[in-house]
Amino acid sequence: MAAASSFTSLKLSTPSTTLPWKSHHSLSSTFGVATISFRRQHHREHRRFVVVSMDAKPTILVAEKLGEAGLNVLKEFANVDCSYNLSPEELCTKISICDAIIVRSGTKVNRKVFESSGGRLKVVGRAGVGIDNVDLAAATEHGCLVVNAPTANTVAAAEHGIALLTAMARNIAQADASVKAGKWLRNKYVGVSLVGKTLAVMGFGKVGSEVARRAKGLGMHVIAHDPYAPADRARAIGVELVSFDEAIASADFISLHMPLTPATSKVFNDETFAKMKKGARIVNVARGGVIDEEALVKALDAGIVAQAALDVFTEEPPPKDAKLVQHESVTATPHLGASTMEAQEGVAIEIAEAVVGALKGELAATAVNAPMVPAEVLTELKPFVALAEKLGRLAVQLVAGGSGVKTVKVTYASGRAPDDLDTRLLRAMITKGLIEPISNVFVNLVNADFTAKQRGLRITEERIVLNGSPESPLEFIQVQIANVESKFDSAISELGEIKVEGRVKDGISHLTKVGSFEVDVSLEGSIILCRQVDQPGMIGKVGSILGEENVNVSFMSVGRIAPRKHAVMAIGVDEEPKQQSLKRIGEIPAVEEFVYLNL
Ligand SMILES: NC(=O)C1=CN([C@@H]2O[C@H](COP(=O)(O)OP(=O)(O)OC[C@H]3O[C@@H](n4cnc5c(N)ncnc54)[C@H](O)[C@@H]3O)[C@@H](O)[C@H]2O)C=CC1
Ligand SMILES: O=C(O)C(=O)COP(=O)(O)O
Repeated sequence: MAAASSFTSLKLSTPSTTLPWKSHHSLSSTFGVATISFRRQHHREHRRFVVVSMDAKPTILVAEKLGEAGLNVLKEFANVDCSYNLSPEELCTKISICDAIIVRSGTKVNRKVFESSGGRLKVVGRAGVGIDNVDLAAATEHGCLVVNAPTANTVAAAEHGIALLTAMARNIAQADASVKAGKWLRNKYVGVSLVGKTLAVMGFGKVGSEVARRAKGLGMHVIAHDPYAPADRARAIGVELVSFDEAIASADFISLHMPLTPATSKVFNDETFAKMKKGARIVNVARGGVIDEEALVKALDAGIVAQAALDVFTEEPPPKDAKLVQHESVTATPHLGASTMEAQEGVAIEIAEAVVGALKGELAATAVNAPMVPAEVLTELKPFVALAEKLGRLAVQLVAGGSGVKTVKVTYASGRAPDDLDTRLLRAMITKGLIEPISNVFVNLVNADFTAKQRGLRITEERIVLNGSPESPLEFIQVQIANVESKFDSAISELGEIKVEGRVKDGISHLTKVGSFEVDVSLEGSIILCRQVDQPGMIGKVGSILGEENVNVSFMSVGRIAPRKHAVMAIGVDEEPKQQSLKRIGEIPAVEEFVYLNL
């Protein structure tokens, strides 16, 4: 008889009272949920757990000025700490007591901030579009969701772009300064006309397309460059999409509206300025970093670029004596693109709702570093999300040793068309189930793929397409771990892999297959799997050992190959049996092996 040793030595994470956000509540830790309800089969009751912190309310740090309407939304749900102008050191100190932070473009949320948070920070809200001031890789590694407010300041930024374009063309800022200095220089400030001129919009997204629309109203010929924008969207407003080189070579005015990314960093440099039409004029309301500022000064001095109107700079605020800012041909504003009353009110509400939603566990529509799953899909998948995590937990606990898991195959059986099933959530939860029991790493939807990759865990996904179009999105999920030994030999399938399969019945996760044995046990509490010689009285024997210790059996199921041959008994228990009782189960003569698995 090969009695498998109990798996409890793996220090499974049990429901914790001190770090509840890292506990066993699958959906909560996936999305950073504040509360979660679940149903127990026996009581059919809804229980709610507060899982954000021991304090009933989470704490949100607002690190830059936010509109009043947004603050009110936050205050209804959380303790709100408005601390503006924190030094990087002060921010790192404060962050350890915050569940979320809201910033604009002036705060660097870098790796140090995430490290200093000690795991408490769950959401970064960017009250605006550009997230280049947030270290997304570090956020993801720390399982921290980043959300932004991408729509409320679009028009404001576009209007500022047009304001700079027209002000630059007519030397408004320079002329204004000279009049205030007592001068009257009508010849010096002769401008250029916009009508009939070509404007190249670089980055045809939300702001870029609004700028294009407005520029057409000014009688300009508008072209655009954007490698990812659909041509028909551009055509619909009478704009032709062209290559980068064509755009800069033919434009009289160039307006920048792309994000700052490694690909766009200093994309306007000596080489590209040299390709521009002589005397081109540049507007930048995007990010300072897309321009090599030294190269722009040179291009202005050489007359390659006649004028520039800049709202954004590589370093903000730029040094007082920055040549670029001081240049006669430059009009500068202090990053005012989003700064209208209307935009700030809208942005504040948009980001406050996104952050509160994320803390409540709703999937944020504006998540930057997590897949966006529509609410209706999420509702449908919810029971399978719970099943996925449990199958992951069970599968890894069946591995002898635990940490040698490298290759996992997940099979989804569904009557739906393959592209009708979004498996990202399920994969994330299986990953969570596989990793959390054997490590102290916290896995959620944000960091699941990253964490798996970092641990050398390869998860492949496969679909079994069943006939028909059932109401349920999934029939069953199988998790198979290859190239490992098992603590429970019967969990090894014909293909030599540890295999567990589960289904959702009445909204509850069920284990329906272990190795080649069909079982049926609801996945609540914990389970004992026993392989025995199929004979009468076995259920009674095991049941009475557990009964003596007052361990409540919630479910029992026997799967056998053939009558009186081998059978696998799956026993659901509400309490963890003592080692002594497990030993006694193992000593029942007909029991060939057994394993205790914690869910
Ligand atoms: N100055 C300010 O206060 C404000 C600045 N912004 C900035 O404006 C920029 C645009 O914002 P949205 O239009 O809301 O963003 P968006 O995401 O809607 O548009 C950006 C567009 O740039 C395109 N793009 C990406 N890489 C590109 C490349 N290499 N070349 C050309 N196009 C590329 C994308 O395909 C996308 O269509 C962002 O940098 C944002 O941070 C936005 C609001 C206010
Ligand atoms: O939304 C953006 O990308 C902006 O640049 C606006 O930045 P701000 O929130 O005004 O600091």
